[in-house]
Amino acid sequence: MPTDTLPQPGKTPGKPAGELIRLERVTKRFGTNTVLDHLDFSVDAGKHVTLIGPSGSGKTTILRLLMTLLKPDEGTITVDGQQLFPASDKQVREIRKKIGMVFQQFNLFPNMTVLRNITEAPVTVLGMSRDEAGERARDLLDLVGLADKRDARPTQLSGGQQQRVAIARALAMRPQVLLLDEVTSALDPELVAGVLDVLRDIARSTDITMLCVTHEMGFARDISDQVLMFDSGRVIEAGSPEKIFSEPEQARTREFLSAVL
Ligand SMILES: Nc1ncnc2c1ncn2[C@@H]1O[C@H](COP(=O)(O)OP(=O)(O)OP(=O)(O)O)[C@@H](O)[C@H]1O
Repeated sequence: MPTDTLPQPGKTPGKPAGELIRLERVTKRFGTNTVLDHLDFSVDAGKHVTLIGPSGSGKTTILRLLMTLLKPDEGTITVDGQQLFPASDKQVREIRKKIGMVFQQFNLFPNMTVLRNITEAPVTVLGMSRDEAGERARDLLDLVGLADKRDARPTQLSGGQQQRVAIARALAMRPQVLLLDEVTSALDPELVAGVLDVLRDIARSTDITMLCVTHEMGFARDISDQVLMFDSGRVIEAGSPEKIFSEPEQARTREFLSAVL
């Protein structure tokens, strides 16, 4: 497979890891509900960071802020050195090109083939030629194990296959960061492993930065450089997966893990 059409070059030993995402004192309220409370954290380029924590603790809200689907009430968010709020529409469009997101629901275009689902945004948003976008899409379909499905329609695929197409579609834009929001939560249990294997492979074989919300603790342990434990809108504990899963310091983290592991 020609490496220049892959989403990111293979791991580059010694590549400097600058900061890609920074949240400073970010507060988000919905009415009287303070969901994020002066939240600080950062993600370095090329790192895989996983957010864990109880339901309703604000994990998805962080991803939606980064996608500019929501605005913070206070604080600053920067992506690759550019502030997200305030930013002009043009700046927001530029920042959003750097971010790929995969949601719980696959949201594929039902009337397009798998290949077209993947090539559409590179052609219409990045202005790439159909040939180049098609070549890249075929490489990505190889990567997610669906080379034989390129002419299928989404409805002919299982949920797990549709989610793998959604992952390929996000990577087709060559984002610097991939946001993953509970991407296996809507899948039948027997389809979860295939999707997680694809993501493990992407984490291992590319330089892409990942910020991941998941309830799959085994997966979090496998791919993460850092795990952030959230509670009530704050990071209450952060560390390597070994530390968080084996020697958590906070009683709240221990309580959460004993409920989910
Ligand atoms: N658009 C919205 N309007 C009002 N409240 C919202 C909105 N979006 C989220 N919330 C509330 O914000 C809180 C945090 O939600 P969020 O989805 O970020 O949590 P989470 O940690 O991702 O939870 P889960 O693990 O269940 O997905 C919840 O109390 C939720 O009800």
